Amino acid sequence: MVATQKLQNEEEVLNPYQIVQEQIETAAAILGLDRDIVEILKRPKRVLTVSIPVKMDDGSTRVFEGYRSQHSDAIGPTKGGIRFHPGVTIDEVRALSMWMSFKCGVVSLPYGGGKGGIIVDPHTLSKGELERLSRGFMEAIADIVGPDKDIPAPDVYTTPQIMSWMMDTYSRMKGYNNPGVITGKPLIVGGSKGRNEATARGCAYVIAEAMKDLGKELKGATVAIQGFGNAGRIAADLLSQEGCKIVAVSDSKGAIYNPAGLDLATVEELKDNSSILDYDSKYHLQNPEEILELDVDILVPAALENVITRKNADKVKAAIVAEAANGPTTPDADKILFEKGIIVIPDILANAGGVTVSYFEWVQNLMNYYWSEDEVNSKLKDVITQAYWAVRSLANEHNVDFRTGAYMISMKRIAEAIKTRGWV
Ligand SMILES: NC(=O)C1=CN([C@@H]2O[C@H](COP(=O)(O)OP(=O)(O)OC[C@H]3O[C@@H](n4cnc5c(N)ncnc54)[C@H](O)[C@@H]3O)[C@@H](O)[C@H]2O)C=CC1
Ligand SMILES: O=C(O)CCC(=O)C(=O)O
Repeated sequence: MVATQKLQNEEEVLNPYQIVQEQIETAAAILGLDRDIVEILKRPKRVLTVSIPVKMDDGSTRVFEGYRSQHSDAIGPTKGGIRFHPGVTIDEVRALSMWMSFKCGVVSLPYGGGKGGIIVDPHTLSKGELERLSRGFMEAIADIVGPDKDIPAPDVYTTPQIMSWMMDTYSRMKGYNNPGVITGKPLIVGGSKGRNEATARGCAYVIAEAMKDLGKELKGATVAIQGFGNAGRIAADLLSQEGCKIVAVSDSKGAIYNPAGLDLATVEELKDNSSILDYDSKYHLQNPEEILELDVDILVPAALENVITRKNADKVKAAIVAEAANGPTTPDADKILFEKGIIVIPDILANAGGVTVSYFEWVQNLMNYYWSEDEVNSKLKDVITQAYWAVRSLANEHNVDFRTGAYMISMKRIAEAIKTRGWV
């Protein structure tokens, strides 16, 4: 418990931008990477701040602040989602764009990382206000995005419909149809089969590999999932199809837990029509954060950053933590979990299924030729499974956690591109 004791004496770093810089330094030290390259990697190449005036339904105008961060274009155009959330900050968007670069590196996509965000709670907007905000944001960032420059996608509280409005705005500005500017679109306007499920599917694939790795059966394994949106809810479905027992789920309103297994169909119906908290009240968790500390085989944080910290990491009991969310575990918590022998499948691997199928969507848009769902899923499975074993081997070889192993793979690749381009 040496690391744990040392940690008590220092302030825990919770700023995601500082966290990703720390993660870069950790991997760089093991790789012995040139300082010049590390300094390039530690900051985004460009961050655009925009103000978006939106005519509200009551006739007033509200101005929203948004960001688009582009980390590295050494390997190819930048790629990554757009988040609509009241807690968005410029540092969060910077960090998310950097995690995207390393994510694309782990699964060998020809992209660097980008990310966008608007400070807004979209649930407080009417459909018309949401459409005007989405179109206004695309108009504001149109100069720096494009199929060969930077390709956005969905993230927290953004949807295929929002991607469609943004694609339409960009296409109108250019004067011709431009589906390759954004991914995660509805199928009818150039979306890919399998994209909606891809983040969760990729996560389920790496969980299956990790369980094999531990010599454990997926069938009957117990699972707790924090966040019941695109990533978490579909992960619950897919894992339950594999025979796992989903014992706990939560969303922004609260958490439910039944050690004997939740009735998933009922939970889904309640999520669609009212609230998961309309589930039998004897299964409500008084403190929703306790979902992270339940005695389960697999824990899937699928909501927001910094939920597993120095404060609760020691209480995590799962054998596997599969990070469907970006940035759920702090570096201090990583150290504690590693000491406890818990496998943390890092975000840049565990949720890379989303961007992988976004890449497939972009390729299909550029070819104007579309694949079957089986083709998409089987290509995804190959990519993710290979990435899992590459990360696992490197991590074990260096006796480091999987996150560091994953960063090492990516950073080596980006560093090589930076050198080959002659930037250092
Ligand atoms: N959608 C995608 O393709 C990808 C998403 N991710 C990551 O997955 C995470 C979730 O994103 P999505 O599922 O797309 O968003 P979403 O908007 O579809 O769902 C978010 C879910 O999180 C819940 N939530 C919000 N605050 C919470 C809290 N404090 N405690 C528990 N639950 C809470 C919401 O109620 C909702 O159920 C994010 O970290 C995102 O960056 C990562 C890769 C791809
Ligand atoms: O699909 C994409 O391009 C990126 C999705 C995303 O934002 C993420 O992986 O965090």
